Amino acid sequence: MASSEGSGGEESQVTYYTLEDVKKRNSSKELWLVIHGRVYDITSFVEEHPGGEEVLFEQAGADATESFEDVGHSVDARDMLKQYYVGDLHPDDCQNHSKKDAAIPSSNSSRTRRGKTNTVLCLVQDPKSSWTTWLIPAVAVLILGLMYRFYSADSRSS
Ligand code: HEM
Repeated sequence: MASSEGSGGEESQVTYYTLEDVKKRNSSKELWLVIHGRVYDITSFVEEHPGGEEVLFEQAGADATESFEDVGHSVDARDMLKQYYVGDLHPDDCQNHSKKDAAIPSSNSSRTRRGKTNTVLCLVQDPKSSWTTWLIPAVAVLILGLMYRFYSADSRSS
């Protein structure tokens, strides 16, 4: 069963699904898959997929990250994923399960599978770490500004 993130906090509620949950959604009526640790319900998209239905049925109920990346999907295709997003893969099923995720309640199905090998590499970004996306360019601009001032002052004095 799916579990939600624990008590309150400022983070928005995320629904977690185990690989077992996703595996159950694998029929002509319902098709879920995992890409980069995120769970997508692409039932309504199957018929529209430019790459055909067959490839999606092959990945149904499983981690499709590798095949999705192998095709080299466009930015548009990646943007499309958002509309089919239903939740994140439960950290217990992620290879890169970090300590901070320990606060998330364990799901019954994955709790019983200690040492299992069918885990997935999850690249779900921590929203709090998104500051790095603007900090690095900001520092680069600052350094370039200082270099500019230094060199222009240097050339004026000589
Ligand atoms: C569920 C998420 C997926 C979405 C939203 C999606 C979307 C798209 C889109 C929009 C295209 C057109 C080309 C492009 O814009 O890149 C495409 C092509 C294609 N996709 Fe997907 N796709 C998904 C999953 C997959 C998976 C799991 C496979 C597995 C192999 C796959 C295989 C292909 C193939 C073979 C093509 C044709 C590429 C070509 O003809 O150049 N797709 N897909």
